[in-house]
Amino acid sequence: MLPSDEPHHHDPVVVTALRKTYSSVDAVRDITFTVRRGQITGLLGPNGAGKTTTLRSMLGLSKPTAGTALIEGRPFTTHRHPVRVVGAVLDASGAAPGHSAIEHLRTYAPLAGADDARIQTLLAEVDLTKAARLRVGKFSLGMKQRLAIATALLGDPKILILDEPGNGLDPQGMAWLRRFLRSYADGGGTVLVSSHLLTELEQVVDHVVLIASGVVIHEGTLAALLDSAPAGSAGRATLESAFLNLIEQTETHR
Ligand SMILES: Nc1ncnc2c1ncn2[C@@H]1O[C@H](COP(=O)(O)OP(=O)(O)OP(=O)(O)O)[C@@H](O)[C@H]1O
Repeated sequence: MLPSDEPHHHDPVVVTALRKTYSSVDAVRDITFTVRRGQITGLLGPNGAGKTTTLRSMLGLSKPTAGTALIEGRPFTTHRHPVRVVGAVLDASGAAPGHSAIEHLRTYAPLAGADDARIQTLLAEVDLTKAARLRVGKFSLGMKQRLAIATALLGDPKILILDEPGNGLDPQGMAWLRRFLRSYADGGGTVLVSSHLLTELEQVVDHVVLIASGVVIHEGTLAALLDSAPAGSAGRATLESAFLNLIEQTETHR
């Protein structure tokens, strides 16, 4: 690990030994990772690995059985204005189908302290200016995803947490999402994005947290991971080949 890659107490998100048990089933067993400021971190792993459970615990939507999740130094729910600290999208289909995009944003704006000018800026940022008065029921999945992101950004948070934002997006939607996340991070924002779509995320993440069966099997920069992994069939390591290789190693050492 490079010195600059070591966790610091002032990192925006620090998750330590998180565990969540439902009756007798461990949804997550032992999750520890750090999200760095100004970077895009991918929380990556197969279906059922524990990504959603981890994010819900971090946001106070689910009470962890053990462990802690600190956002800017304290539990998310203890912040005075949580929506100004973190913008989160766990489910992009939350908007009422009868509302237009602008009506939807106006419903949530007071909570976030956003005015109409902020709504217009956000609509432009997520490419929905032209669709602002269209009913959400007529939106494509990509448009719903972009509206959900705009809603999360109403309070101008510096941390963005997205659960599987690539789900159901076409290549164009995916390219838009990557550009958007990169520009948010370049502006000093911090992104945590979960996904099981390793190939789609490989092009945009700086830092990776790989989870499988409720435990972190690797954390580090994407560059270091690809450097250390054996070359795949494409002649070079990919995030997917590195992940499969790590899973194999974890299983043989179990
Ligand atoms: N409320 C619950 N009650 C019982 N088991 C649960 C509950 N929520 C999640 N689990 C289990 O915990 C494990 C982790 O689920 P989780 O949804 O966090 O995974 P995930 O990585 O987000 O997967 P996916 O990509 O499918 O969304 C799964 O085996 C799941 O069945």
